[in-house]
Amino acid sequence: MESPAVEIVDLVKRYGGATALDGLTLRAERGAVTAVLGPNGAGKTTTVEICEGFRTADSGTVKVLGLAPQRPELRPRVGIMLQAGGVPPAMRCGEWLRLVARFYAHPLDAQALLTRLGLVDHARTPYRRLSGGQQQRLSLAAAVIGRPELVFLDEPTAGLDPQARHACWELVGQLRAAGVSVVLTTHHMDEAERLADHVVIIDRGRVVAEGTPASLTGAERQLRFRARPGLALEELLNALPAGSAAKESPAGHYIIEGLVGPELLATVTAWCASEGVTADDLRIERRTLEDIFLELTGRELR
Ligand SMILES: Nc1ncnc2c1ncn2[C@@H]1O[C@H](COP(=O)(O)OP(=O)(O)OP(=O)(O)O)[C@@H](O)[C@H]1O
Repeated sequence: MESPAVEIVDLVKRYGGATALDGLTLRAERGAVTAVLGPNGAGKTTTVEICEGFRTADSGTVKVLGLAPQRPELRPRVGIMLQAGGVPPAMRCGEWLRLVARFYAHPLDAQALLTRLGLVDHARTPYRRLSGGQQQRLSLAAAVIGRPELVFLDEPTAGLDPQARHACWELVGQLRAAGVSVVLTTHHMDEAERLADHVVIIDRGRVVAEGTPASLTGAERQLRFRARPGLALEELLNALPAGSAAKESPAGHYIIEGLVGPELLATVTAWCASEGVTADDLRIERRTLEDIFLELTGRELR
């Protein structure tokens, strides 16, 4: 049987006295996009860098395409998007990509990739003169030019403008359609919802939830609206069917959970009328991945 793209079991990593990974177990299937989410400091980069062979774990096992991460046979089979750096500052963008392509037996066409990532007009620009977002797109191009079987993308769209973000999403979609396995980290829940087949939420070095975006958000719906902050929700709660919940988060944004149907809607709008407010942007929707993420990982800053 074919091994998973990535298989991590009981991974522990300590930096001095601090535990960054605390028994993390994770599996990324072949041909799928796996998104690893987590608050700052949760251990995402540490996990990805151990898989890439850049860091070593204290205990636990990691297999990448069935092999230990340091195995040299993995180099041509795995694409890694490095954070800015690693490119000689004076090297021109196109020149660099063509140089990287030479390390692979059947690379993609560098010019076509530059065009796809909106870098073709910068092909002759020295690396140091590229903007941060352009440098990042070049890293993405370098990660995929060798037609890898598996690509690691650590926050691929951080700091990209909306156009570049969409170009990146399209590229990930094309990789997936071509059967490439993708493991990415992100802070953008919409990105994970849109791209990922499998989402893994980690917190304090452990997996706290995983599944498809739909299985994580569930079928439950909620009613949301905006109104003046500080409305007295107790009265509304008394009028709602048992098992309903109502909260204001953040100020002026109201969320009602429970059996969302005509009766609940009528109760909420009647209560708004009694409070003398209009419910702005009233809508019924499923809980988002962001709701689940905040529920699981809390609201305090790390
Ligand atoms: N080289 C290092 N030396 C010491 N501590 C480190 C080192 N690298 C990471 N850490 C610590 O390990 C923990 C996990 O860090 P990591 O970079 O893996 O988190 P992350 O989930 O990628 O965070 P972010 O979302 O902020 O990028 C953090 O507490 C961090 O401070």
